[in-house]
Amino acid sequence: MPTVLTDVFRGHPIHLPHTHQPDFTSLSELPDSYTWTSKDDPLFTAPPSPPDAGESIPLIDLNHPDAANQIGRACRTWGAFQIANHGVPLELLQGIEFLTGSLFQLPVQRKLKAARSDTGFSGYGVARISSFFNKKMWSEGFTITGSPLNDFRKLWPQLHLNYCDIVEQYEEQMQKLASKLMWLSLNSLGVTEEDIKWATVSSDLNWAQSALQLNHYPVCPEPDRAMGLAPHTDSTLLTILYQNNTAGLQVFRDDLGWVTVPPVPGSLVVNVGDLFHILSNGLFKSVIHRARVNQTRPRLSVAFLWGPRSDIKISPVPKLVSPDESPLYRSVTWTEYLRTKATHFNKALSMIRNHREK
Ligand SMILES: C=C1C[C@]23C[C@H]1CC[C@H]2[C@@]12CCC[C@@](C)(C(=O)O1)[C@H]2[C@@H]3C(=O)O
Ligand SMILES: O=C(O)CCC(=O)C(=O)O
Ligand SMILES: [Fe+2]
Repeated sequence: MPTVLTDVFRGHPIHLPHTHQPDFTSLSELPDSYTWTSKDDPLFTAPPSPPDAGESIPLIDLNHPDAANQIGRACRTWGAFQIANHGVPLELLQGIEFLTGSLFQLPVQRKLKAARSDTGFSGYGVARISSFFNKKMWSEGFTITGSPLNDFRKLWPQLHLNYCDIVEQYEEQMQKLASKLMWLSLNSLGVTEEDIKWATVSSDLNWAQSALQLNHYPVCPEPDRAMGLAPHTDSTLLTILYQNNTAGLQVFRDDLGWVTVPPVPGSLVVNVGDLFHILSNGLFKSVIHRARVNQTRPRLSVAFLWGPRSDIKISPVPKLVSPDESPLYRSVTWTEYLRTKATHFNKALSMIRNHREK
């Protein structure tokens, strides 16, 4: 039996106290434990890209005949892009935003009934990467994998079935979209179905699995000194992110610094994750991103984290490795990678890198 995401962290307990969250709504000043400086995160004070530079990740129309090349270029230069005309019904985006809003509006005691356990994957809590930072993040999250029925019943004794239905429909749409995006970007590199046996388009997506991460960034009295979600790359093939109409997501580019990804109503943000970076032998960048917070408007986001089933080994596509070199990375399953990341965080990629003998 392949491992499922639910079991990934069974042998890797992390204790993240959820019970000492501040009452976000009543604070007028930022407590020291939430005040970030460059000592807490070396990129904290990296220069923001000048707003007038006007450069951000591209917005790509999926109906455009050249969409595949545009996506390929965005994966190489940014590791992220936004998409319009993606085919996901607007009502479904509104539905998942409504669900996320109502979840985080519940009283804290109710949310804690579905708290993520130390060895668990799903449930309510602070971001997993919190353990790698000294300061706390100004956010709360809820992770879903598999059926949310048990958790949702605790949160909403009456309405849980409606909400389960929304999650199911949302995941179904995201699955289809993610696989389409993966193939568009691979095709732009000349990689076709014959090159990746486990991931054929015609297979029923049985080779993939996913999680949903709901995020809430409450209004913050001193947003410039706080951090919503610290810089990280996603441990996925691709992540599809829905953000409400409050800005906060930023992506990092060595040459530009932090670049804000403006919310475009109805569009979705796509991030290249570490596994896609590995699969593309380093050609696609897994993008470093973070979320900042806001003084007047609460922010919500929903990340669809997408990867291969746990028995599938990901390694660089041979076609993308030049004949006189070894592949940049050795092969890993998603489970192995998530566990490496849970222990080594941003060193995880370098730990599976092949060292060139020469
Ligand atoms: C499938 C995944 C991917 C995880 C771990 C696990 C479940 C939750 C995901 C996130 C979501 C929030 C940011 C992140 C960095 C975090 O702390 O939890 C993500 C992490 C990763 O992409 O590494
Ligand atoms: O809230 C955001 O915009 C980013 C969320 C994110 O990066 C994640 O959930 O992995
Ligand atoms: Fe992320």
